[in-house]
Amino acid sequence: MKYLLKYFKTRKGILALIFFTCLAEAFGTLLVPYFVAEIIDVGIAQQSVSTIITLGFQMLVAACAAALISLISSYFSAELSASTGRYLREKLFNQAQLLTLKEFNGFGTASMITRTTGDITVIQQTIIMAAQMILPTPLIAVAAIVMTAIIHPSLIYIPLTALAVFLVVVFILLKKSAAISFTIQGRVDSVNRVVREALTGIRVIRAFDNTEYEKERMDTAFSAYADNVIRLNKIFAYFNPLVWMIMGLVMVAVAWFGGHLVLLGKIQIGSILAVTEYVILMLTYFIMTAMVLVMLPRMTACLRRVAEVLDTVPEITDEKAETAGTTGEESTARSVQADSKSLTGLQFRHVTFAYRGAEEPVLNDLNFSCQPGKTTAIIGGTGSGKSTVAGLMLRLYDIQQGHILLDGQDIRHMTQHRLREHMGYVPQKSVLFGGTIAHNLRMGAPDASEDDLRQAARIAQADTFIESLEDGYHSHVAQGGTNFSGGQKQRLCIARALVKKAPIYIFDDSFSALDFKTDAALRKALKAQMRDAALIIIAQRISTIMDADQIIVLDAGKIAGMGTHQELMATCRIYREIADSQITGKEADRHGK
Ligand SMILES: Nc1ncnc2c1ncn2[C@@H]1O[C@H](COP(=O)(O)OP(=O)(O)OP(=O)(O)O)[C@@H](O)[C@H]1O
Repeated sequence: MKYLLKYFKTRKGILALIFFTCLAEAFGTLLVPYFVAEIIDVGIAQQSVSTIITLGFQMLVAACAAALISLISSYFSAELSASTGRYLREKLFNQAQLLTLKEFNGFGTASMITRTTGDITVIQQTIIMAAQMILPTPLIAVAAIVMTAIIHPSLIYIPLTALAVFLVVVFILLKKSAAISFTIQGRVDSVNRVVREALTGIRVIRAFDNTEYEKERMDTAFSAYADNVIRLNKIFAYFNPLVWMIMGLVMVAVAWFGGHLVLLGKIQIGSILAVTEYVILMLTYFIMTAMVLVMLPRMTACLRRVAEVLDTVPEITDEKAETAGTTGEESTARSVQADSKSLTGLQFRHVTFAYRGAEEPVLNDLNFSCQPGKTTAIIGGTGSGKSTVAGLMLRLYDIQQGHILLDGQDIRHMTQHRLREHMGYVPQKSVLFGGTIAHNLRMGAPDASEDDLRQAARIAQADTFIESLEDGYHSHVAQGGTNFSGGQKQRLCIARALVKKAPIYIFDDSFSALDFKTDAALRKALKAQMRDAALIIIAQRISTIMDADQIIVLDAGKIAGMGTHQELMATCRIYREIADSQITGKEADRHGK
């Protein structure tokens, strides 16, 4: 709720406008029964056509004015609701960018999508309905009771009693429905998660002929959601008949007591009609209010889910980097910085890192540097920690011991933006976005020219296939890049990183889907064109890295060897084993000499 109130504080003007238009609308609406009573009691009673016409005209003006004001009020409410949605969505999106991968995964992608879309839609709908239906209700109620009292004070008990009975009914219904409303949003998450998994994994599901199992999983999620909604609707099935019964009883009461007062000559017959209309109008607004109140527990649940994300303090923040200056850690960092002034590129100094919750560090005391103009390769078995090293270079996680230095400065002491500005990154899993090829390539450099795109594509060996497409660089890319092959996607991701023109490039197993010839041509072009950049190539294939200036062999998170291919073939048993398992002994020997 605090985020909503915080935003509303900045929109006091529109809130005031909504309140005053509601007030005017309520006043205009209540004038109609007043004129009806006047027409009957004065115009018809005195058989004066001109009075009827005058009062009729005034009634028409009041009704039209109320309708117009209602329109204006709806506009303001819609504006407030839409801008609140935009505000919360922007906040959620920005927060998603700040959260560490662990924090993000803690919520889950499906839940983050539901929170950003469905949950905020519920909040928006509730705001718009609350502004239009809850806000005028107290005004209408007070005005209806006052107008009834003006007609005859003894009639006031009718709206008051109706109101009391109605409130008791609503209170009971809300109490019963609140718990169910809270669980419904959780069920929406489950539905989203199951549907998302089933749709994104449709190829695998079909290939494994797992459709029946998936159907059952979906059925379970859908049924759980449907059961809750049905339970909620069952509760509200009692609501309508009860309200109609209260309305019926109100009319009987007005006719009964009003009739007596008419017979006693205390009020006129038109007044009975006016009181009936006041009470019905008041109850109609209360029905609408109740409908919105039903949505309130659901909106509260949605707000709580949004706040859960917004309240999460990201583990890695720039502020933290700045304030770390007061700790002993910083003085060490500063001295490291001073020592390394002459060094450029990226350096790992005694880096030890464990994923949160893991018992053992995944990387242990790593020491190496990646220098500009040189290619550093990292090789090792699966799970040896290669991708983790890439993640640390990008500061996706913070290390527990040691220092990672960029141009001599600890990366925790610079903003994430500045650090990542230095990096061109190709992830292990190719990720493309819906749009065009050009749009994807420009992701890290929005102002890149067509020539820049062509040059990057040439280095990435992607130019031939892009140019063979009918629309070339403006060809459509489906969401996730599903209209391209694995190798094409990898080359587009490589070209995207190259367009950015960064001083450091990290290729995380990015050549694995390329054939040997393309792999070799790409590396040759990279070396020739990116002379000044520090290239970091993570790979499983020895042929991809054997030409590197420096190869780091990782084994269970430790450096098992470091040097050129020739040096490692001579000195590093693990490297030799990898090489032997991949290339024939003869070939390895040839390279080893
Ligand atoms: N987010 C994570 N949370 C916890 N443990 C993780 C996480 N990511 C990786 N690990 C663990 O860290 C170890 C190193 O993983 P990493 O992905 O760095 O290895 P890798 O050498 O790149 O493997 P591969 O060649 O198979 O991609 C593995 O044991 C893995 O289970």
